[in-house]
Amino acid sequence: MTVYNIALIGFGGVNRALAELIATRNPVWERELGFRLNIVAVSDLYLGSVISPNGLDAKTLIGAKFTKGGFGQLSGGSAEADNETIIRTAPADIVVEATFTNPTDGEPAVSHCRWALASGKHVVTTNKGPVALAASELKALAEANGVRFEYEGSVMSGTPVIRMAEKTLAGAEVDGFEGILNGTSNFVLGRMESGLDFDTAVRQAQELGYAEADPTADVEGFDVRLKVVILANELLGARLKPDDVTCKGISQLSPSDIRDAAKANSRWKLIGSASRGEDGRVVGSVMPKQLPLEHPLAAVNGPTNAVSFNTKLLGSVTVTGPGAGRIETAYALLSDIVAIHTQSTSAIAKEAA
Ligand SMILES: NC(=O)C1=CN([C@@H]2O[C@H](COP(=O)(O)OP(=O)(O)OC[C@H]3O[C@@H](n4cnc5c(N)ncnc54)[C@H](O)[C@@H]3O)[C@@H](O)[C@H]2O)C=CC1
Ligand SMILES: N[C@@H](CC=O)C(=O)O
Repeated sequence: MTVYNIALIGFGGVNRALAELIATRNPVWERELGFRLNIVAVSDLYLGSVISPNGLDAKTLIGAKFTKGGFGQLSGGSAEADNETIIRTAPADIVVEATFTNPTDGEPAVSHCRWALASGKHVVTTNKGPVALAASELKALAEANGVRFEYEGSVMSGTPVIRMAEKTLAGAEVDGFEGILNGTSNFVLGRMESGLDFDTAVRQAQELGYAEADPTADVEGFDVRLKVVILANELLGARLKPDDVTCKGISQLSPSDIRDAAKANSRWKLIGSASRGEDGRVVGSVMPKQLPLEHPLAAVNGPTNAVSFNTKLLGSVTVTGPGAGRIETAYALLSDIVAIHTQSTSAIAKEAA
């Protein structure tokens, strides 16, 4: 049975949820997946950092009410988050990057990923910054160091989208997509339809763990823009940067816009899309659209997301599922680790044959 030592960078909603899963699910994973996870280091800007080569007790990590610098009280702990030292020196096989998404330059998460890959550690991340802004560099670095850079949770949290489209739609000739790619804004629009005001709805999305550290990214469309870049580059072979994608969010929609849409048997949805034109160029956009109720995306409610891939051979293929949420996103990290495990066990089997 394989044990993967992991280092958690960022200990907010998502990585804490991963620690919760580790505390309760390791026996199931041992039985069903053939591995268990052992947390050997954690670093968080607010809490500080801790390294324990034999492993930290996940239950203690999630149970304790740490205050600022609180990891300093643990054996092997410090009140400072020295990410570079932790990432480079902790005896981890996998670095789990779940700090905040910086939509401008992806930092400091891009550096976290670079340090990990350069020191021969796999990276799994839910952070959209490094994927949208530095995926090709980080993939090359991973390959050069014989490790993997995996990021399923960067689009639609735990709902399998990137790997699903890459692997199971291979050959179907995807030439575009459109979807609801942000849980917070979809939740907010739904709450406004029920009569709640915008600010209260955003606060609720924050409390439920859907929103970004700065929810402006959710409501102004910047988060969806990163996801459009990720999907377009990954699935359409584009080389888009966020500035190439036109972007308008939902903050300008008033309660009366929402009411008028309902009277017209329609709903506002924030739609991210990209498509390849006749000239081969891929064009992406993010904008609120008023969809008739019979449109497949109009029925997608709350933090649920959905994306329809346009394919030449199958027509439209739609995937729907959670778009945000702590446990849902932690599951995406697990699915990345499963992908790493599957590849490494099949490489070992090939060598042995
Ligand atoms: N919550 C969700 O539903 C989803 C989140 N994501 C992404 O996953 C990542 C984590 O999300 P959450 O856990 O919800 O965010 P969060 O805001 O709850 O947690 C982020 C943690 O990172 C820490 N942090 C910030 N800067 C740091 C630094 N330089 N070094 C060390 N720690 C640092 C913060 O102190 C905080 O504890 C974000 O990039 C987010 O965009 C992706 C999909 C869904
Ligand atoms: N804030 C994001 C989280 C997932 O990427 C969202 O609401 O979709």
